[in-house]
Amino acid sequence: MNFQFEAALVVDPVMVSTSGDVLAGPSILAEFREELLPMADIITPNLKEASALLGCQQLKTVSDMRSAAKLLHEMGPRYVIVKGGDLPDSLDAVDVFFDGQDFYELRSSRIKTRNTHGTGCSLASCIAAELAKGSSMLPAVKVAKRYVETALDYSKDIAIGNGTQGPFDHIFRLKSNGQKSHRQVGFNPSDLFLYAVTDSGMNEKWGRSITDAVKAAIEGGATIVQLREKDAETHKFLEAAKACCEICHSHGIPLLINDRIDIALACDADGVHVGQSDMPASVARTLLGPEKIIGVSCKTIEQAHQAWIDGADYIGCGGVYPTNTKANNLTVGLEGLKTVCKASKLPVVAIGGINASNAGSVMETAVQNLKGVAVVSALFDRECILTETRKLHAVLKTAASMTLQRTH
Ligand SMILES: Cc1ncc(COP(=O)(O)OP(=O)(O)O)c(N)n1
Ligand SMILES: Cc1nc(C(=O)O)sc1CCOP(=O)(O)O
Ligand SMILES: [Mg+2]
Repeated sequence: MNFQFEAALVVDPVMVSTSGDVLAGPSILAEFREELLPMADIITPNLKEASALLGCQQLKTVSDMRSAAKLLHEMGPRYVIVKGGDLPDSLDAVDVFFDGQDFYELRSSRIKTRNTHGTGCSLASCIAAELAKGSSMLPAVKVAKRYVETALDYSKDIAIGNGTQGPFDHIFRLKSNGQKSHRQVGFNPSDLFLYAVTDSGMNEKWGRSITDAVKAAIEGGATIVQLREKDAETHKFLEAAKACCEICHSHGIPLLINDRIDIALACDADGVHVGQSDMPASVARTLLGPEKIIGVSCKTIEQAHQAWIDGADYIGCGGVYPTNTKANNLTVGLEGLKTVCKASKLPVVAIGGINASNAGSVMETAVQNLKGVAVVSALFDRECILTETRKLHAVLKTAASMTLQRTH
């Protein structure tokens, strides 16, 4: 896990607004090129700004945007996103992200609205906020893009002022339906720190309800909960899921449903976790929409890459150690975990045979993208869930601070 705090510089080279207003003259170009771009972690020009920085013709196609991203990258920033919101003749809003090696076309639906004032600044600010929360660059950009798209959609019909272009509503979440927001926009990778995954068989064995088990795990420090109720009847599962949603949301903890998209939709859970033989993540994303969290089980680099393409938010990687909870589960070991983490563009939670005795070793790998551990039996196949969750939480905290000391 990367606990090290690194400052990041997001440079939005504000020069020409979407509406065509010139906001800075050519005198600033030299400063951008010589001072700011070389020290930037990411730059976020729109089409007109990219061509101004490069001193080239208007960018008209996605292919032009890719060439521009590459040339801008050569000017020094670690990452470039060229925003294609103004691209003529495109149905989607396509942005091109370049990390120095690979190009990614990030698409979102084009929202028809006059209220686009401030979208560029908001995107850059949201990227900076996500980086400050510990996200790596590509997930930060994806969250920011989703935030802007959702906010634009929410505020497409509001009328503020008399100009041809209005502002969009940044704090739409706080207002929607007049209800209290129970979850942050997007997904916070640090929620994966202590991931409690329930098991109906274990709860039955110990004679407790799912809701009591979930309450105890949250009280002990679980940061996200997944209901993995393999044997439950649908109506009972839904009843329990609704009750657990209320419990989790009253504590600000996200609740995900294992395998069952239908249950997640019916109880308005925060998302789902799917494996390689479950509903494909791309289909789950279409069914659940851009807001819900989607996790995918991955044991290989290829699966992790596909999960990213499919629009997942995180991956679960295991079995780190042998487990009795999931039959015939392939153990990938710490080395397999490290390989997948290093290649992943998404945050990773480790799973499989993890408990208070070995969680420290997992976390102390300090491998990039590893954000936490997911556990079933170490919490739910024990007499006291509260005690075991507290114990595991303490182990994870100690590992986190040891890693922090080592990296300073
Ligand atoms: C966090 C997390 N990681 C992996 C899994 C396993 O999912 P899957 O491979 O679909 O197996 P089942 O859990 O459905 O048996 C998970 N549930 N959670
Ligand atoms: C549900 C699950 N998925 C795994 C994977 O490797 O993808 S291992 C696993 C079971 C984890 O249970 P425990 O913490 O009791 O070992
Ligand atoms: Mg599954």
